[in-house]
Amino acid sequence: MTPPSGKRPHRGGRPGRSGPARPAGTNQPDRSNRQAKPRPERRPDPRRAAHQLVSSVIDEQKTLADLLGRTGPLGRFDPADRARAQRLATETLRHLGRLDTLLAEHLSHMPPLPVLITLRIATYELATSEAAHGVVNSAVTHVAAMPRHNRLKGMTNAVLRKVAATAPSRWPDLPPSPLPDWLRAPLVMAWGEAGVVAMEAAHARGAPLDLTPRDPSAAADMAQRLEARVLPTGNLRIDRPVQVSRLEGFDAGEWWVQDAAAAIPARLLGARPGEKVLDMCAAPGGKTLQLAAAGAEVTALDISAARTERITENLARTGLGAEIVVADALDFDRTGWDAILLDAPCSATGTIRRHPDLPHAQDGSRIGDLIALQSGLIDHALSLLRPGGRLVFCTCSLIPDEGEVQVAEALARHPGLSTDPADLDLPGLEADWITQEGGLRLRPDHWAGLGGMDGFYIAMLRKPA
Ligand SMILES: C[S@@+](CC[C@H](N)C(=O)[O-])C[C@H]1O[C@@H](n2cnc3c(N)ncnc32)[C@H](O)[C@@H]1O
Repeated sequence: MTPPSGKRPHRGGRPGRSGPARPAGTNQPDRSNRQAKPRPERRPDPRRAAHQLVSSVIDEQKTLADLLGRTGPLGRFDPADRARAQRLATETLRHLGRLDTLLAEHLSHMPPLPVLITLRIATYELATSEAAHGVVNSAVTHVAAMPRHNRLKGMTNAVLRKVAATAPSRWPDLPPSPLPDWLRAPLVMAWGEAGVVAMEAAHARGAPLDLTPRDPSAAADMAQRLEARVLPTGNLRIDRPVQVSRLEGFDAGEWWVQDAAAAIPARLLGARPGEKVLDMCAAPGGKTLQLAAAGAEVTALDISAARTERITENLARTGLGAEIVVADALDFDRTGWDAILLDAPCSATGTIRRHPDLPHAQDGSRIGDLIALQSGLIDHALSLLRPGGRLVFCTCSLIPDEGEVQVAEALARHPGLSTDPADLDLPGLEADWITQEGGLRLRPDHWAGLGGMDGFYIAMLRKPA
């Protein structure tokens, strides 16, 4: 059988809300402890929390970022359990296809989604060498506590014992999980089957930690202190797991976390000291920090008040300055900017290495609206630029309609608007990343030997003087 990747094959029983265990086979409320003393609160269980997270992504199309706030299911967890639950959910979603391959060999029927998710999480743990006994027992106990599905606890036990015997040896050779069809089909059209397979392999490998130094000339010294590598673009890369806030230089604001690809748009813009620069969709502010560090007079604008708080925090930590405006960019009417950076809202499909939940929390239905918003933002940004000004448009998307096509159409709509290949002659940028209309296509499978990069599309547009 082919297990679902899978939307709502089950009936009833909200995933992850199985509640306290009742004796199997009864729907009567348990009145036996009516007079009993209040039970001590049970320690939150990271596996149950991971189940709740995965269910909410697959079944309710919520992103892990939405779910990981203080009021989310990990709110009561200590940092270690929180990290474990988050890792289990993230890695289960990253490897869904591989896990389903292992499970399919032992399942004759499609289990209901809550049980399938328990099986997937346990299979991930078994495949990556957790103690089999504890994993299987915990999964069986979890299924036994699902009022509608507890009859499947025997099946859960049998399947996972078989999985435990083979999964660790098979795991390294299983092909990467395929992207869901809604995304895979357009990407195969754009980049070919081999290109998409290479991207899927990059998604399976995950992402290292990249930092942007506040002072680019200090990169080599900082790399030595942080045991990091300096990348061809000047970012630092750390391959081991670390706690970011404990790294040297965090409190002093010597650097900020930013994928190497995400750091390229502000470099391309090349803000000069004293220039008036608008960062048009700015939060949480990685690019605002780069522009401010270059000495520009920066206005950071974003529609989200909550997200702009992150810009304020980041500016305070790094000791950099920018004006912050909370507004819809389409209503913002201050003109005369020397340069504008437009990091437009998009499908974020270039960041799947870091956010493997994204393809499962979407179905592509919002992309049409995003494309319309992006082209409206490009036109509005051009109307705010001074004659001769520069606009960098970028999206962290792998879909050409959110990148190459946007810029080709903007060039057609605005006579005199141009791209210049000389603008792309920067350290670390490779000639075959340059696109026909004069932008840059970055993909997760680029720099494969260095640990990859996020997918991005970036173009610098010059307004006629
Ligand atoms: C890709 S994120 C920006 C990331 C940011 N540039 C950085 O480097 O940290 C896109 C941002 O656009 C904002 N946004 C969406 N629609 C907007 C609009 N109409 N006007 C202004 N900001 C908008 C979102 O709140 C989100 O913070």
